[in-house]
Amino acid sequence: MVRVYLHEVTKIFGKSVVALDKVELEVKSGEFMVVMGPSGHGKTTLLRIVAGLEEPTDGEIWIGDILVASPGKGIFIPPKDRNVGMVFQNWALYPHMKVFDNIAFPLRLKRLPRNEIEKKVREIAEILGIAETLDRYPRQLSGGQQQRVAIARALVKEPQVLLMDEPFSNLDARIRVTARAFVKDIQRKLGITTILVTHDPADALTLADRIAVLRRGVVQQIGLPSEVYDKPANIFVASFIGDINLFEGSIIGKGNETYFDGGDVKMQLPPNIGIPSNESAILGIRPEDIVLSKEIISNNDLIYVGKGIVEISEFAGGKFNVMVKLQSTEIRVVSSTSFRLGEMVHVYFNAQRIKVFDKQTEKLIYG
Ligand SMILES: Nc1ncnc2c1ncn2[C@@H]1O[C@H](COP(=O)(O)OP(=O)(O)OP(=O)(O)O)[C@@H](O)[C@H]1O
Repeated sequence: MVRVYLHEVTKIFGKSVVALDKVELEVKSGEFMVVMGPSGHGKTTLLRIVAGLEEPTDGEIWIGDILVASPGKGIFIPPKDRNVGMVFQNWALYPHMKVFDNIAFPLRLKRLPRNEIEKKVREIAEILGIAETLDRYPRQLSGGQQQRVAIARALVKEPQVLLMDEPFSNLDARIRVTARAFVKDIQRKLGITTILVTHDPADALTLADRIAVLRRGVVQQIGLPSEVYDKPANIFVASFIGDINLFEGSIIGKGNETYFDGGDVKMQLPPNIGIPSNESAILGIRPEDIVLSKEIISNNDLIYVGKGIVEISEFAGGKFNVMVKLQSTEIRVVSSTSFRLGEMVHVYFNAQRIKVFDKQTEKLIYG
């Protein structure tokens, strides 16, 4: 297996559309990297540049020890010589070809002998659990099976790198869970260096060894799923990877007497939080890090925020999505117990889990 390394890669379309801006990304050998970001923020461009379907405007792309693209050095290795497999968003299966021929296509391009093609196609179809569909046309397959055919076609030429562009977006929610588990399992079995791009945090959190978050072509953070979720670099990352309540306010006092004053949401912060007084700040807390209780709780790990009224309490399979109103501020809570509408509850934030962001830069300064 190989590592993939993008060094200060910039891609500008036309005169001014900056799709990627000095992207620095190292995908280790055998690693499953998920690149996430909103629509139009450069994810597909990044994959196409690694595949060689697009030339960077600046920077270098390495696959293993080979420099495959460097405008500065006049190097550009075309896709067919990069040994990369790609699964496109729409799977791009040929409708008039049977599954066997779809999978065999890249091998025929390489002019492999017929018996070798037959062997490789059957082998990969077996691994992907689609051996019984080889004689059918794509339209005769379920969405999940079509996706497997697309993956089989990408893998059959035994690429060193697998690139996947939103591979689950055509699948409905229930199949998506199985499909994710399947992709993770195959990737682990084959140990193939993989880059998957998605706008769906669930894909990223469940699949990735590491996640890279892109915003307007700029890498915001690269880290383990737990790091990106628990220690997001900034407000953009924090709210893109999961739900988070955000409150604007300022820091008051210091040392053991440090407070956050956000109007309705006022609270004492953990001691020596290290943020200067008078600083404008945004306090963030994820819904699952809030505790609601009908009675007062005495627990050093919980920060008391105030009394609120339950406005919504919805069952969401083993948990409840609750909306509490604290004066005029609404707070989203994920709770293990349900509450009656209109009920008064005490609201606590888990002290270990609060995050404070600088208001100007939106960067994480505590948490
Ligand atoms: N061939 C092109 N010509 C001009 N602009 C392009 C081209 N391809 C992409 N762009 C622009 O580059 C930016 C990044 O696009 P890209 O397709 O990489 O985003 P994305 O994050 O993959 O979005 P999506 O999730 O919608 O596919 C966008 O502003 C897009 O309009």
